[in-house]
Amino acid sequence: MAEQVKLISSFGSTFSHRAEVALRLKGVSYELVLEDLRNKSQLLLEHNPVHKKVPVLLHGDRPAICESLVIAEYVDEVFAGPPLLPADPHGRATARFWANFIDEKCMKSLWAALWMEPGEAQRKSMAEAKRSLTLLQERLGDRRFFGGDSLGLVDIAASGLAHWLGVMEEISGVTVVTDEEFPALRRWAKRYVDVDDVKQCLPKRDELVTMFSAYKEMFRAMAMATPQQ
Ligand SMILES: N[C@@H](CCC(=O)N[C@@H](CS)C(=O)NCC(=O)O)C(=O)O
Repeated sequence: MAEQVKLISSFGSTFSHRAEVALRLKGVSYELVLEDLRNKSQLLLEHNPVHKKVPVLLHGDRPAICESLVIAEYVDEVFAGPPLLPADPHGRATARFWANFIDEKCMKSLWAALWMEPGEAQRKSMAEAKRSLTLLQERLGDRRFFGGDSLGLVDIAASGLAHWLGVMEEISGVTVVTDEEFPALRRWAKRYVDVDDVKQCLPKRDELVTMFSAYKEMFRAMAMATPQQ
């Protein structure tokens, strides 16, 4: 009998979406446990005592796996189904590099560009975000997905750009990614959200708008308190 797979997640979390879409792409059955992050459960605290964050993957009675991209790689290695990473070590290393680039460069500068008070620091973050997204767009080239003809680790890492970014742009009133400046990334985003496995675990846009609108001031305070690189 297959071992039980549980994903501790929270509604609207882009990191949780990464883990969930990895499970779906591999065809793994799982139980979704939704956390209220304002009132974290014992289950979450017990299984991710280091960061106390979602997503957390529980597979059978093994110790928990934490961190969205670590979960995606684990799921890829452990379960049958279409590969999320290339087979060769060079391809795997390259995919990990770009997935890390998305978190460390694209997401951090985007967040600052969206949420900092207007001014010199916000302008710098906007320029940095656009530089990073240009590199990412060049990496995509004319392929359908970062993974080639099907979704891979880098597509999963970039999922926040496909569905969440537009919501954040709407709420913050700041637009970063336009059809004119990032045509290939925008086409990729439309393809990403149109994949069946993705659609089945994508939070509804209007529900995200409602939820994140309530956090606007908190996002601004967080962005202003984060030192920019
Ligand atoms: N680097 C982590 C980030 C996870 C993360 O930030 N999760 C958020 C939800 S989107 C969370 O659990 N926040 C709770 C907290 O910060 O206390 C990953 O990739 O999984």
